[in-house]
Amino acid sequence: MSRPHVIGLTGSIGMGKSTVAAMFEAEGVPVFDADREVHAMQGPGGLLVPAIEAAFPGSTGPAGVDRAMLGALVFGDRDALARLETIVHPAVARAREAFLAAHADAPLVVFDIPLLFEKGSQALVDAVVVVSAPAEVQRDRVLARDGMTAEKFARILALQVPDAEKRARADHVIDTGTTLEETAQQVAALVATFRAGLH
Ligand SMILES: CC(C)(COP(=O)(O)OP(=O)(O)OC[C@H]1O[C@@H](n2cnc3c(N)ncnc32)[C@H](O)[C@@H]1O)[C@@H](O)C(=O)NCCC(=O)NCCS
Ligand SMILES: Nc1ncnc2c1ncn2[C@@H]1O[C@H](COP(=O)(O)OP(=O)(O)OP(=O)(O)O)[C@@H](O)[C@H]1O
Repeated sequence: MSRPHVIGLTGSIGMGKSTVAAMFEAEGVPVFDADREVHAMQGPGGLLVPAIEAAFPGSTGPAGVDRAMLGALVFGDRDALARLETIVHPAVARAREAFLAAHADAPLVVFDIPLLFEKGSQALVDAVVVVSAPAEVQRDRVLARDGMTAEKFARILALQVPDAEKRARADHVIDTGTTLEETAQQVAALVATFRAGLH
């Protein structure tokens, strides 16, 4: 039985993963978005809300998980983050399996996995694409977000494999430090390469 060629898309905070994932989708490539799954499972009535409430009392309400509150609890505390990951990651893995089964006939799919290198998930994919931009661009983007502070940014960066290492370990790097049009052209060229089987 054939199975799709799986591209793993990853990159550090604010490097443009979601934006580039949307560009793959615009090229007609189905994308599994791990973050979107987590949002849905943590949202109102979400599958993971009871387990998260049990582990982190007071962190959920009628709107599901209060992500700002939970982030404040876990981003500075590795043990707490590990407890949260134990709840979240198996559910994400099941959703990813279901996605793959639903797209078994597609020639090419993308797994958007923010923590691909951090969690050693390379074996899930056939090729790794890293989105990357200069550190100042990354910082400016992240600090412009609502609710973000320099301290929170520093804590999250400390939890992630450095960008230079991600670039070195990538099969392909997409530069997002340039215009959206140029990045979209890079994505289109890469998709053409994968479709031609030249990767
Ligand atoms: C703690 C939560 C609720 C905070 O949500 P919030 O909306 O404030 O932040 P967001 O999810 O946008 O993450 C901000 C940045 O932190 C990174 N990040 C998130 N979780 C982790 C983690 N476990 N380890 C390292 N970096 C992480 C993200 O990739 C992103 O770059 C949320 O990040 C979460 O549930 N994380 C645990 C699940 C997880 O590992 N998700 C990421 C991969 S699917
Ligand atoms: N050339 C480019 N490529 C990608 N994003 C760009 C580019 N130029 C500007 N941006 C902007 O940078 C931001 C990147 O944010 P995005 O949510 O895609 O990052 P992310 O890597 O998914 O973040 P996180 O890991 O924090 O979830 C967006 O606001 C996007 O419009």
